[in-house]
Formats: sequence, structure tokens, C-alpha cells
Amino acid sequence: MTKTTGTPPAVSFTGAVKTYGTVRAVDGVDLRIARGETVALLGRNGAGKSTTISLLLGLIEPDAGTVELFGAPPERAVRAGRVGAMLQEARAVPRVTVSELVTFVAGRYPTPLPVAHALELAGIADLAGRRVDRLSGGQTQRVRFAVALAGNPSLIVLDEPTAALDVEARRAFWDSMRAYARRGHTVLFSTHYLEEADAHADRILVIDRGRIVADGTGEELRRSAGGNLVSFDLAGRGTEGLTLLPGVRSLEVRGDRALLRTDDSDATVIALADLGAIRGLEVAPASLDDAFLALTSRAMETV
Ligand SMILES: Nc1ncnc2c1ncn2[C@@H]1O[C@H](COP(=O)(O)OP(=O)(O)OP(=O)(O)O)[C@@H](O)[C@H]1O
Repeated sequence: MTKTTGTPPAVSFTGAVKTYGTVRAVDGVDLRIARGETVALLGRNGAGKSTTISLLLGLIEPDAGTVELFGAPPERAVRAGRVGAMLQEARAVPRVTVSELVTFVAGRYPTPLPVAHALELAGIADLAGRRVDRLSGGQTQRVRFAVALAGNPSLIVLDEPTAALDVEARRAFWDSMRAYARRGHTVLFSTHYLEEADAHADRILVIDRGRIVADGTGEELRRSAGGNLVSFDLAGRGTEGLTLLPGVRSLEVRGDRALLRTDDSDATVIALADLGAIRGLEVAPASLDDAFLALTSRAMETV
């Protein structure tokens, strides 16, 4: 899709692998992100999101395969000021004000945003004179966003950017992020929140055990997971054999309820009735949540 112009994509992974001991944190990722796209990297805890982002930023090297930004090694793009990042660990610099910090970072880039503009975009104009080590978690998060924006980078990478934000700050954050994306910048953000990925990304990459298991719009993911969800109370019974019932593609257990994704809910319900497993039985269309669970479910391996 991005090959036609001859311009290298913003992000390109080819067979990238990163292993920690026996864990394949990133396990053969092939990926292209075109310039101007807003992409969400969605996955459970430990799925490989942060490792993917570290590879992308050149903070770690792949054991195999290649990673490029704008057709060059990540370090080169980072050094040229084409990349801004907001990572998970926040280390406050003592005594410095918000404005001083953002001014310092902006000064390291060739074509930075005016500092007042970066502060305004991050929604922290009113915090300009405050010390960065005396802010709340949510305020600190927004300062980190201003730091990521300060250099006016072509690509901005945000690792779980809304983790510490309340509802209002979250909304303000996404408004700012979208304003930045509308200027033609490329945005990659990681999240656990399906609604955020669905609402704010052009494209969602679902990562599970180091692999990209789905790539598309929220609508496409819902469609690809397809089917219906049949759920019922286990009432103490086991889950053996449930994935073998007619139509069933995957099984998830939430508390005492079994959730079966099925391509043929009628056949599944009849089979459950034969087993006498109909307590609290419900049939519902798949949601994006369900699609995500189906895509990343451990039970998928057995289906
Ligand atoms: N420095 C490291 N040393 C050893 N194992 C690591 C290291 N970093 C990551 N891992 C392992 O690699 C896997 C992927 O971790 P990663 O941090 O990329 O996941 P994540 O999707 O960002 O998770 P979370 O949502 O919890 O932040 C996990 O099994 C993790 O334990």
C-alpha cells in the first residue's frame, strides 16, 4: 500500500525479532506504517508493545530482521529530530519549570514548535511556570506529551499515553493528538483500551505474544472476528470439550462464565442444551472487545 510513491514509509519492520532469554518478546514482525497514518498498537500486558516501541526508537537492536524509520536506521531518524516519543517511565527533572524543560528539549531539534504552542497543544499553558517535580501524575503525563511534541517531529510515538489521565484529561489529550495528526504527522500509540484504539486510530494493530495477529480498522477487526458470542454460567462444571462444540472458534472464561465465540450460534446452543449447560445462557453479537479477546485468546491455539 505504501510502495507506490517510492517514498519510504514512516515505519518499516521486516521480520523483526527480539528475544529475552526464552521469551520472544517480538517474534517476526512485518509492518509498514505510511506517513500521516495514526496507528494504535493494542495488546494485553506483556504482549510486546513496549519492546516493539523500543525497537522502533532504536533503543534496542533486533536479534534478527530490520527496523527502519523513513528508510533509515532508527538512530538516524531520531538524531535528525524526526521522531518524538512519550515513554512509560517518567523521571522528573528537579527544580526545572515546565517551560524551561520544553524549551530545552525544543532547542535540540532543527525545526521545533514555538514553546508556547507546544504547551498549548498539550493543554498545559497554565502550568508553564510550575516545577516539573511538583506536578500530579496526570499533569506530568501532559508535560511528557509537550516534550514529545516540542521538536515538531514527523513521527510521534506514545507508549500508553493516557494511563494516568482522568476522563477529562483523556479527552483533552486525544483532541491534541488528533490536532497534531491532522497536520500530516504520523502517530503510533500503544494502549490497552479498545475504545481508544477504535475512536482515535485510522488503523489498529493487535499484538499477541510478540506477533501481529490483526491489522485493520476497528470495523474490519469486528468483522474478521465475526460471529456471535454465546455465554453461560459454568456453575462449577469444567470447560473440557467446549471448543470442540459445533461452530465454536474460541473459548474465554470470565469468572464463572464461559464465553464461546461461534460461527453458528444455533448449533452451539443446541449442543450446549444437550450437555445441560444452559444456565444463564445468552447470545449476543460480537463487539470489538470480543473480537480482541478472540484474537488474543490462549484458547485460539486449540481451535
Ligand atoms: N528487559 C527485559 N528483560 C526480560 N524480559 C523482558 C524485558 N522486556 C520485556 N520482557 C518480556 O517480553 C515480553 C513483552 O514485554 P513488553 O514490555 O514488550 O510488553 P507490553 O505489551 O508492553 O506489556 P505492558 O502492557 O504490560 O506494558 C514480556 O513477556 C516481558 O516479560
